[in-house]
Amino acid sequence: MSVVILDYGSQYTRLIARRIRELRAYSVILPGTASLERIQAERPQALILSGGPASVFEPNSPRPAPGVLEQGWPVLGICYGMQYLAQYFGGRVERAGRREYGKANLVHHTGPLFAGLEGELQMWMSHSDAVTELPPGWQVIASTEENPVAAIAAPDGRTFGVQFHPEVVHSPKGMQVLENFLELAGVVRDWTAQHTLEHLIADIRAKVGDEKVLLAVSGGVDSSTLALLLARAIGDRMTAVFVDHGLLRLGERQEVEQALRPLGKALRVVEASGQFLSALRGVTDPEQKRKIVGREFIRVFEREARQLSAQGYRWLAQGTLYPDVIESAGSGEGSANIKSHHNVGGLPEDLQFELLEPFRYLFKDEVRELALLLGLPEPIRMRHPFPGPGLAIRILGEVTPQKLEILRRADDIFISSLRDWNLYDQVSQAAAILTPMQSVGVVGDERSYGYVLGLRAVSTVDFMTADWARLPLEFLDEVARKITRQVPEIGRVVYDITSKPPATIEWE
Ligand SMILES: Nc1ncnc2c1ncn2[C@@H]1O[C@H](COP(=O)(O)OP(=O)(O)OP(=O)(O)O)[C@@H](O)[C@H]1O
Ligand SMILES: O=c1[nH]c(=O)c2[nH+]cn([C@@H]3O[C@H](COP(=O)(O)O)[C@@H](O)[C@H]3O)c2[nH]1
Ligand SMILES: NC(=O)CC[C@H](N)C(=O)O
Ligand SMILES: [Mg+2]
Repeated sequence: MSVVILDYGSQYTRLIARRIRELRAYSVILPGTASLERIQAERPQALILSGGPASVFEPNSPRPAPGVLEQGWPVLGICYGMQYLAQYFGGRVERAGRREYGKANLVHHTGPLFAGLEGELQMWMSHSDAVTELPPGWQVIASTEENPVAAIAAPDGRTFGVQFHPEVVHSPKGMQVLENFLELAGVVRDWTAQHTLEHLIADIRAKVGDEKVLLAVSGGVDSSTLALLLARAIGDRMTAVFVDHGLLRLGERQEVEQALRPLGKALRVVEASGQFLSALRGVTDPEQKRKIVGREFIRVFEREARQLSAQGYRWLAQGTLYPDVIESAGSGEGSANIKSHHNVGGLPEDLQFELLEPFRYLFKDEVRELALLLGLPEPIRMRHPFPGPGLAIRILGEVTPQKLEILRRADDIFISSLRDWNLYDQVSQAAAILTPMQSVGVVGDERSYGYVLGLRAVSTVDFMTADWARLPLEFLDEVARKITRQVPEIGRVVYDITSKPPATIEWE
């Protein structure tokens, strides 16, 4: 039983899914053109048609497969989705002069979709097409000043369209609209993290059967949670591989080995720093670095798989999350290529494994909730994320053993100071970045010429957007002093005060 979200390419599709989960219903995102059989397999209780960049009146615009809108399922169309419903059932959509971007107020709204909501409602808009004629029997149930057709309802009382985006935070009462829709659709709302867990376990068992799984584990929260999940689902048919690629932080290998000790014989630690460093030699382009790391990871896993078992392993499990997917192009789901996460866009084309990625549609805070249920120790559960390519994407430009050494010492000072000041848990992620830039200074009356080091700390919930952390000035002062004193190669320390967007969390 599920809410099926048909995706027409909106940037917000993932947010719709997330909101539905927050409303304790189970949801699945499928491509907007998914076949009727594919949708039926999810046993939908309701459909949501997402927004999208196309216009419904263009000849090749994406649309639901034949029969999908004839099954009697309750439907909510959002933006493009609403426009499609209007056109499909006999109304008219045009590129009208009524485009709206950003905040808009519903000056009028009525009916059960808006139950519990009174007065003007702020909703987020992003469209240039508009419904100019309603299908026979349909009604307008909301308007803005600009646009008389901001929401519509079909005569069946279970099919609705909204021109605004109820799923974004800038629509403060949007959740209520979604909740009203789920109620009207009669969607069962008993979905909890425990259900997600059971669902994931059943899914893993069904997919994997009695085959074996190689798990890429990094000691981060995602892959460690996945290790516990796989242990529950398939027991000793899982082998976890932790790669020391020479791009880890100071003491990290020992820390991770210690944390993953409960996996016992199921854990393999592979030393591969020579392999990664020589593959990265002379490379300065961030995308190229990411792809090299992605490829070398896979080469290590292939080698391990061959050594561990004559028949090899069919499945490679990774702790991939939705933000990794959405930012990597070529995944079929990413809107634009922001950066190729090593585990998604950085995978080599000749990949022999089938991927098992149970968290592919989840956000980090949701994985942390699962981690709690699975009993993952608190320090790992609340650990800051550390990217798979590690220090390779925190050394801007070429990665050399000498630069790795410098960055490791500086990063260790920053992170351990955060812990000493009890600030570690107050920021979501922190990193030191070694720039290729050198600057002039004066030490003990002598001229110095050292690297510029960037410090970055952010607060975020889902890592899709982030704000720079307002760390105390006294703290930053202490860290800068310590770093320049203890790491003489660094001549200058700067603090990054850019949010995401327009920047990203990592610098490469
Ligand atoms: N050193 C490593 N050895 C083996 N696999 C790794 C390593 N680093 C990353 N991976 C794989 O790549 C995936 C994505 O890395 P990512 O850093 O996003 O997740 P994570 O390390 O599990 O969690 P976190 O984001 O909290 O660091 C991991 O879940 C893991 O499957
Ligand atoms: O495993 C990973 N492989 C990668 O290639 C990668 N790139 C970014 N990140 C992490 O993703 C989150 C968002 O980062 P950005 O704002 O830099 O895109 C942050 O938590 C980043 O640390 C990665 N993790
Ligand atoms: N965000 C959307 O779904 C936009 C729908 C359509 N492309 C429009 O411009 O109106
Ligand atoms: Mg990690």
